[in-house]
Amino acid sequence: MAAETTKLLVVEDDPGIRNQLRWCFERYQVLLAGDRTSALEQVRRHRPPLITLDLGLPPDADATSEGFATLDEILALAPDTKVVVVTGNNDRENAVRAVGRGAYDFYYKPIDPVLLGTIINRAARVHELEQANRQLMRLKDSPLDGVLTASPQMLDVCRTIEKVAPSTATVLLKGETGTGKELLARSLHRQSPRSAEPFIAVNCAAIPENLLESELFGHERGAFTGAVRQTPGKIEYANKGTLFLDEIGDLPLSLQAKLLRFLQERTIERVGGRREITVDVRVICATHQDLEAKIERGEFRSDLYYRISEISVRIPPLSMRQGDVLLLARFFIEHFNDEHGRNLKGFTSEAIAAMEAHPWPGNVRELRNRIKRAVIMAEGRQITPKDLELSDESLKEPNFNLREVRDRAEREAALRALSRTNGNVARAAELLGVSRPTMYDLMRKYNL
Ligand SMILES: Nc1ncnc2c1ncn2[C@@H]1O[C@H](COP(=O)(O)OP(=O)(O)OP(=O)(O)O)[C@@H](O)[C@H]1O
Repeated sequence: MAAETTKLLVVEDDPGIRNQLRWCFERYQVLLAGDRTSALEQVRRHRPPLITLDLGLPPDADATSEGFATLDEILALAPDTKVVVVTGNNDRENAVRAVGRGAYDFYYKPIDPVLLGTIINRAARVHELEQANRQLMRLKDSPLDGVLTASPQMLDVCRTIEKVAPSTATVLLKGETGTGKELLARSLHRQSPRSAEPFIAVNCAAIPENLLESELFGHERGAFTGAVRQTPGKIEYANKGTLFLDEIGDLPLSLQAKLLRFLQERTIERVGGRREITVDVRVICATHQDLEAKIERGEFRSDLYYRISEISVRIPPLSMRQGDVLLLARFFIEHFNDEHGRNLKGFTSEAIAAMEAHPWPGNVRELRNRIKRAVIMAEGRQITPKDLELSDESLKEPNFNLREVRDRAEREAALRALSRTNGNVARAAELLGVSRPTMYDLMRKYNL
């Protein structure tokens, strides 16, 4: 059902009726307007999904032309809005005309708050369902199963993954933590001709250096103290399938040479072994680090970099994916409702504003975790900013500090330029009209 804070705009020139209506819709956040100009201003500013519109508006309060003009302009501006027109006693002709022009429903004066309330509640429900449906339709465009997105940049990423899946090319997925690199690697594997074979993931940052070699390449019996049995490594386990090397930037230099040899020759030697073992493995790597900067610092081999990045895909951060925060948030609510036997009905509008304002440094993983917590902890029917442990934006004073406002705008523009140019610093600098060193300064300043 509709939220306590769903916005309802009442367009009515009679102050008495306006006040009466304000108090009968307690469950909505009621906005008021007395004429066409102020009504359109409210629509532009607040995008209310629900509107009651008196057709008799000034300067033509006894006729309906101003009311109809207002209806037309509202629907041109926000076609999804559910407008309930309020007409004079039994003015059936104008009521039908209004519905014909796109109003959701009509209601005759004098006003009965219970009856009008029922119509508004029904309109709210229809609006909510239409929104959900629209999102589902957009989701159908996502070419990869399990990857939810409606943002054009991410849909591009999905299409690239889909295109490279049938080949044997080594793919490097670049993106901040929690952006879905492993999820995409698994989808790539599922779409590839190797889908019936194993997908083996190794996190190069999570395994101590001295164990990583034997983890990847395996070892012979007696190769080192404690090597009581011959043990194949993860590369051998991935034979005929896909090996996913997460956090490849953390691979120690000594192992980089050995991995390069494997990628060039497609053979491995176990630790302590002499025999060359041929393996047929498709490799996908992922990193959140700037490997080119690591190469410059001598921490990553450039020859290995070129080997692993036959195809390089940059995954945009969540904050740059238009519309995805709410889309994923709604999906996670349903998911965790099922998992925890709860029945939360969406978010309050404050929660939506808070999610939209949050920068999501932990990307989709952070969003998922916050919603999981909220679903478990929420006491009301809807999730609030407090449940998400986010600050309530509506309580905040608007930020007038010019430096902060400028910084935020600068960060957003730089991010957008990088995302638009797929991470190409020179082209991003060109787009922004700054030099390359300035672009690097910006990236350092905002940790991009
Ligand atoms: N587009 C998406 N749709 C649905 N779930 C997603 C999406 N992207 C990420 N997730 C979920 O978010 C979580 C984090 O994703 P994943 O582990 O793939 O990120 P990652 O980039 O590999 O992170 P890290 O760099 O920290 O290893 C997972 O639970 C994953 O299922």
